[in-house]
Amino acid sequence: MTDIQLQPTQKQLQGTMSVPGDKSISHRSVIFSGLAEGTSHITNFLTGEDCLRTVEAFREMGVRIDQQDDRLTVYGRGIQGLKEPSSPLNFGNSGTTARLMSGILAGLPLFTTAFGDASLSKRPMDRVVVPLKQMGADITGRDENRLLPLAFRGRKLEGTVHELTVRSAQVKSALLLAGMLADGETKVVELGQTRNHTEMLLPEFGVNLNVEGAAITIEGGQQPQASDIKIPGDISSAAFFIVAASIVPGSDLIIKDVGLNATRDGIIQAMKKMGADIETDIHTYIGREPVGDVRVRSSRLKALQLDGELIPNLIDEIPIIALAATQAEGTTVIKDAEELKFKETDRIEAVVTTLTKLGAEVEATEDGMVIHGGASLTGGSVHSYGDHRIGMMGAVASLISAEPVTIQDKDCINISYPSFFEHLNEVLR
Ligand SMILES: O=C(O)C1=C[C@@H](OP(=O)(O)O)[C@@H](O)[C@H](O)C1
Ligand SMILES: C=C(OP(=O)(O)O)C(=O)O
Repeated sequence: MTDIQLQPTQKQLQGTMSVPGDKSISHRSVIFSGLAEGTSHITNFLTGEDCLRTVEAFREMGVRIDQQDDRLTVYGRGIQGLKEPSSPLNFGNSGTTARLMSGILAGLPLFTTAFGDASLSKRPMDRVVVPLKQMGADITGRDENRLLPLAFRGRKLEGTVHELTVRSAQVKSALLLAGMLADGETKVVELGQTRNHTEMLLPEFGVNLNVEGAAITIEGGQQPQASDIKIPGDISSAAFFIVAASIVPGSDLIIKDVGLNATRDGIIQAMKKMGADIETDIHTYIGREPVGDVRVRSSRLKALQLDGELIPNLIDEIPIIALAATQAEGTTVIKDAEELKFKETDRIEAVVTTLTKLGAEVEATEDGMVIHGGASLTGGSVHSYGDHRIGMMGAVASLISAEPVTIQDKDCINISYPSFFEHLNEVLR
């Protein structure tokens, strides 16, 4: 486990940068092209550890995938061409791989076992196992089928109507993929809007689905066809730089080609409500995904209340928004965010402990936190908790801390943003 000590700096964030490809879309691009017939080319693929777990899973199922830097060529042989893996699939730290692959493994005529690292092994899998069983899936796992490792005796599933009880794009996507492999029609009714990349990208592979309000319907027995995909920059990675440029006085930063899908732009909405100086300009669509540049200039921030429908739209950005809130005028309240407890670590506890250690005043609540603004961060030594987003939050905090900030176990940042420190150094001037 490697630590990093970040010295206080007088520098500002200046110039133009790009962030790596979107993690959610990268996972989906490999999954859909791995199931497809024909050869797909993927560019600007996120080569973070999580997405490489999805690549490995398909290689284990016999799909040839060539990688050159951030370009992948996936030689799909169709759903029927997938072979049974001879050893257990390792999903590492990746919740998205575990949930989306579960939907597929349940519905293929293969026997598969899958496991994850210590963090993933604690995260709930019953949210996909229970509804998949309603479609006829044969899945067993630890703690009454709630936890990894899981074993899938894949079989033909029956289309069903699912009324979701969690706001989760991973659960929605797992059930839509299972529905694509099943007999008949599958309908997923969301509890609230979550990221819609599955719905946006599947049609690019020739798969039809019908979206009507909160209900998404997919007809079973569809075979995806190869497609060439370019991945937009990840707004969840850009978030660290959006907040950094907002809170480091004198900053003026442009982040190019960021995915600005309306189900993912909550960070921009929230920061603007806090008084951040942010301009966005959608200049292209990659497939159906809007892409644009984001310009951020430092500004005085004010507190806000974050809750309800906006939460799923910025769920992964809450740690870095909490850091911004320590610098705002007034008290920020975050509610309806109990899902944070089921991420790579309990992110309510991790954010509160980390920001408190760095000198801020933050309290945990049942479903979120209360952050008192106007804090002068002191610096100190904090743990990443093996959670990439907590590690990057600590690194951004160092930019406004009086003393050095040490981040213990910084390597987890490679999960979603392997070039994070390099990019940070490049824009600090
Ligand atoms: O579908 C996806 O790609 C993701 C959905 C979210 O998880 P949940 O579906 O558990 O909310 C998010 O936190 C995760 O980083 C990626
Ligand atoms: C929660 C996250 O990812 P996953 O669920 O795929 O592990 C994340 O990237 O913040």
